[in-house]
This record gives sequence, C-alpha cells and structure tokens, in this order.
Amino acid sequence: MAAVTALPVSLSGRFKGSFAYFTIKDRLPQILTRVIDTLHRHKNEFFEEHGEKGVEAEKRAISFLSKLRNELQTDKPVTPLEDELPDAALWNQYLDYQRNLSNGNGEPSWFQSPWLYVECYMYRRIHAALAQNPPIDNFDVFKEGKAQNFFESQEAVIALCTYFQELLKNIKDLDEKQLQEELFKLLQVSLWGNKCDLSFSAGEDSSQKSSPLQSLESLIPYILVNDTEKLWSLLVNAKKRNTEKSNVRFDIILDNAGFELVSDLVLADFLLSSKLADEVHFHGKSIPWYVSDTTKHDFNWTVKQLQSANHMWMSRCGINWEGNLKKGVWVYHDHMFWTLPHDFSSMAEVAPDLYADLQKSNLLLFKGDLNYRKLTGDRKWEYTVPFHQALNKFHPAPLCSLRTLKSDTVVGLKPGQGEQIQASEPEWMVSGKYGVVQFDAAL
Ligand SMILES: O=P(O)(O)OC[C@@]1(O)O[C@H](CO)[C@@H](O)[C@@H]1O
Ligand SMILES: [Mn+2]
Repeated sequence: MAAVTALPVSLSGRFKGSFAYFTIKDRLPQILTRVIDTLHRHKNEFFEEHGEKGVEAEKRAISFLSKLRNELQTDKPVTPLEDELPDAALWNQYLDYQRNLSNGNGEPSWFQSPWLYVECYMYRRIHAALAQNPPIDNFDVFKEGKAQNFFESQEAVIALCTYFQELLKNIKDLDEKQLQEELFKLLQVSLWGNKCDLSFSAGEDSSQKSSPLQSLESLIPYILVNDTEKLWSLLVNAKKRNTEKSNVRFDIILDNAGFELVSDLVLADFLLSSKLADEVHFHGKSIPWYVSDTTKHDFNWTVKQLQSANHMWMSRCGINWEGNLKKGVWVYHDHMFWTLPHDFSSMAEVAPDLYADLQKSNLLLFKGDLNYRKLTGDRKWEYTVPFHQALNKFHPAPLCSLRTLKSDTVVGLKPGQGEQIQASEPEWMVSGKYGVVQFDAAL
C-alpha cells in the first residue's frame, strides 16, 4: 500500500471531559430512554392495530433497547449485528476493521472507540430493535418529535413561504446582483435552520420560533468561514456553460426534518425558479437516524403538510414542490451508505454507485453537523488545516458544507481565529451559535 499521510486521532469518549465523552455518557442514554418511553406510550396503539402480537413485539423491542443502554453505560464491547438487514454485513466488516485498528488494545467499546462509530452504531441498533420485531417493524420512534418540531416552527415556516412567494412574483426582473443577494439570504436561512436538530437537545424542543429572515444580518459575524461568493461564481459559470444537453444539477444531502428541511426546500425552489439550476437531487436517510434526520416518509409528509396548509403561501409552496417532484426536476434518493458508520473518504470504495452518482452533480450541498463530521472524518484536526485536506480525497464534485458547529471539530479557520473565540466562549464549537459555509472546488 502507498504511504498514507498520518491522520489526526478520532474524537472519542476516551478523551474524558470532551464533548464526545459527555455525549456518550449523558446524551445517548437519554435518547435511548426517550425511545423506550415512546414505545411504552404507544402500547395501546400497537394493541389496537395488531392485538397481542403488537404488545409482544413492543416488549421485545424494549428489552433489546434496555440491554443496549446497559451495554453503553457499562462500556461493553461493541457486538456484531445479529439481524439480517441488507447492511448488516457491512457493519460487521466495519467492526472487524475497528478491531484491527485497536491493535490488541482491547475490543472496540462504547467509550474507547471512535465517537462517530459508536454513535452511528446506537442508531443502527435502535433500528434493529424495531425492524426485527414485526408487526411494529415500520414504526419510526422519532416520528412524533419530528412532526412536533415542524408544527412548532409553523410561524417561521409561514414567514419564509410568504417571503419566498413574494420574491417569486418578480424573480424574472431581478438583475444578477439582486439574485445573488437573494441566494445569499436563503443560504443563510438554510444554514441557521441547522440549529433545529433534536439529537443535540436529546429530543427537547428545538424548533425555529422567530422569523428566520429578520436576524440574518446580525448573525453574519457568526459565520466563521463564508464561501458564499465562491458558490455564486460556480453557479453562475455553470449556468453560462449550460447547453440544452447538459442540465445544471444541484444536490442537497439533507439533514434534519422540521424547519431545516423547509428551508432546504425553499432554497431548492429558488435555484430552479431563478434558473441557476435545472434539477435538484435530495439525499435522505433510509432508516430513522440521529433523532431528527429526514427519511423519505418525512420528506413526503412535509411536502403534503405544506400543500394542505390553511395558509395561501404555504400551500402554494407545497403545490409547487409536489409539481417539481412529479415533473422529475426534483428527485429524492436514499442510499444505505448515509446510515453506515463510514466517513465519506471511504465512499468511493464502499458505495461506488453513490460516488458515481454524486460525480454527476455541479454542486453538492452537505447540510448539518453530522455530515461535516463525516466529511472531515470526525478527527482532532488543527483549526487551520485546509478543508480540502481534511476531506481526505473525497472529491466527487464541487461541494459545500452548511453547518452550525455542534461538535468539537472544525477546519479551514484563519490562524488565531479559533483561539480568539475560545478565549471568551469555551463552548463555541458545540453551542450551535457559530456556522460555516465551507466550499471545496474538487480535484
Ligand atoms: O447533523 P446535525 O443534525 O446538525 O447534528 C447532529 C448532532 O446533534 O448529533 C451529534 C450529537 O450527538 C452531534 O454531532 C451533532 O451536534
Ligand atoms: Mn441531524
């Protein structure tokens, strides 16, 4: 094998006092407890729908999850998956890979292994708890929370849809400068929309309450890396080069359902309506993931909710979006790779079909913190390491991360920038208060 430049160590619960440590110690067990409570609360519903079989399945799922919580809290070795779901073999190979990495230093375990691995593994086991237990195998334990987050953000959704429909009225008359300003605004709404995730708050309310457009100006200083100008140049050039035959394709690797998803859909609509792009491809999760991540069901549900809303501009948005999906100018995809523990530098090898599909895009937009962790390998990078280097050869197409900082890794900062904020705000990397719009031009 060719010499590999050494990568920094992975974030892990073995670093006592780190954010990873507190997440594994406190937040993950809390999330498991909530999942168990949710199943308890639905007992009657399972009985009504499936009779005794439903209740038996619920009991089995709960005991599986309690065992999981116990394994986590007592730092037990990570065990191979025993289900027969299509990705089980890949997970078990990954466990072998972790065993090799630990080089005789004990079995991979909750606090000793990379945080990214064990956290993803927990969500995969939650999925197994349900998927292995028909007739409740299609139950999404996070569905209620996602719906609640959506409803609690109602006012912000109305404000955004109203703003956007007004914008559409004269979008044809906007000059380049004005289009650019509008794109920047909607990118920022989508960036700050990433504050609304539910795994960060361990399922507590995290909806968008205030108008998403009003505070943008005052939030600009909190964007630590702001490559929006580069995005603009890329889109404008792609449009200029665009011939009848080659469509400009934009991909959004989605993160959370609720307000964040609506903000992503508005951005996608803007790209088509302004003719900056001809098609938008969305990538969601194929199983419930990190509490609030978007599945196909959440995606369709959200479009339907807007469509049937009792508000003219909200429903106008929903109707247009349904139309975009029908016409095929919006395409929803899911792929099991997004819910594997691998970081993106191994996508070309583990999921070559997905990598090849992403290569067809003019621009990939990665939403959220977990995607950032997977882009950069969830490692202890120096803050000033170039983003391109941290991507570690993951360059399917030009890409951009829109992410609020909710875990202690960030790259591409100016010398001294991180240290300066650290001095006055020790929580700056995990508070969700700061964000990045970070671009990489590929190859
Ligand atoms: O990807 P998202 O939704 O922006 O954030 C996911 C997240 O809340 O989950 C992890 C905490 O357990 C952190 O990496 C991150 O803060
Ligand atoms: Mn998420």
